[in-house]
Amino acid sequence: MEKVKVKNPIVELDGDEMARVMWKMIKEKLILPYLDIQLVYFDLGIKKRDETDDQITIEAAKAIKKYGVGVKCATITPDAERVKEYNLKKAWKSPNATIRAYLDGTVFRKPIMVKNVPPLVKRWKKPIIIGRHAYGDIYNAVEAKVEGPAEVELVVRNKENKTLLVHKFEGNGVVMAMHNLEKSIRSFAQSCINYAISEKVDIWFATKDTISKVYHAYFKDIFQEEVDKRKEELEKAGVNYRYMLIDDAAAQILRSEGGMLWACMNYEGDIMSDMIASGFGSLGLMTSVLVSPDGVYEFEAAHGTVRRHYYRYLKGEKTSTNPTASIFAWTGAIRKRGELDGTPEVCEFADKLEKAVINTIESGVITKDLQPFTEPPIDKYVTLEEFIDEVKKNLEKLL
Ligand SMILES: NC(=O)C1=CN([C@@H]2O[C@H](COP(=O)(O)OP(=O)(O)OC[C@H]3O[C@@H](n4cnc5c(N)ncnc54)[C@H](OP(=O)(O)O)[C@@H]3O)[C@@H](O)[C@H]2O)C=CC1
Ligand SMILES: O=C(O)CCC(=O)C(=O)O
Ligand SMILES: [Mn+2]
Repeated sequence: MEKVKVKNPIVELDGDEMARVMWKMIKEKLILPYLDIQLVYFDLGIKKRDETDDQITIEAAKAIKKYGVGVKCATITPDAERVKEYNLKKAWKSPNATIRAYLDGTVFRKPIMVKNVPPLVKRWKKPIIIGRHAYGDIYNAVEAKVEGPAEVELVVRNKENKTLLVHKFEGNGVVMAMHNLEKSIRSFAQSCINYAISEKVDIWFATKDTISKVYHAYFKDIFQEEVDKRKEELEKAGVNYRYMLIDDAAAQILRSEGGMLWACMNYEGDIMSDMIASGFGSLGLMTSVLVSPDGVYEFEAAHGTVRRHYYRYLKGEKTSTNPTASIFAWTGAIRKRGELDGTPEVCEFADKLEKAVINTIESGVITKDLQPFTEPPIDKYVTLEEFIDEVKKNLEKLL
């Protein structure tokens, strides 16, 4: 079979643990045998980041900006425990935070729905898409332990020269300062509006502006201004905009039928995307794409490195990890590359690979995470490798 030629390169960011094991299998079995593609490869595995003092992450972000399309495997963000485990020089920053801060933009996360895994929340009929602001907040915060007694102030040096008292500490404590940018929040709102108009879904946006009367209210006001600017277009597309408090939104979403874009600030989006993914069946069924304001795209799975499975894999166990979201990261990147290059045959390959995955699950060949939720019930599940081999068989039927 002749390979499909991909005109321009895709930037590939390798990762860690079980996600890395899946990544290699996907690439070797489902991508490289069928595509003639140049991959600009960066190893973002924790050892390489440590070796390069994390410079490789910056280089990878620059390459995504240069080539326009990237695909990323999940990576470890080290904490104190990981520093010991991998004997690291330090607890490096999250590579996701670094890349997202560099590219800016919005992360859209959409669950993959399959017929034989109905959502755990019975009322959910349509996908709930998370639009997660990708810049700032706790991901680019400055924080410190405070040895008391101490006085902590926030100083703003500009025309006004403001000094705000954070707290007078009598004993020990902790402090954090976060920031965000008007430009980035505006482009987040604009990306969400563009997405909602193109997909004809309502927009829900929620913060806690009753408590955070400046920070959260800033997001609320800017979002509203951007919505007001596009009022006619939104009306024409039949897209409604709803603003709510975040706790209200969390409760309402469970009682809804789905089918909306839920725009979230960075931290809320991180949490809610995993909850929504699980509610639709599994973290292994949640896609994720970063859309930057300059038209640059980074595709990934929403889940992490699946650490618990990796330790079992290291002991020689054949795990039943779900590679669907990682496969869809590849297909998302391949389809986008085809769209940007004007090569429909490349997009067609991506469509067929996605179809092969859905056909595999709907034919009853599933990984363990889906098994408790299948309807009609399926009592058997396969290993990661068996699942990928079945996808390959189904893909070959479609090619
Ligand atoms: N985008 C990224 O790069 C991200 C990286 N991380 C990093 O990942 C590492 C591990 O984080 P962790 O908290 O374990 O989060 P994970 O999302 O990796 O996994 C949490 C649990 O969810 C289930 N799960 C997740 N993905 C799958 C899948 N594809 N198939 C089957 N089950 C799945 C597993 O549950 P069970 O064990 O019950 O089977 C798993 O143990 C951390 O070091 C963290 O820094 C975390 C999030 C995102
Ligand atoms: O970068 C990280 O450490 C976590 C990222 C994450 O959880 C996510 O992208 O949802
Ligand atoms: Mn997360």
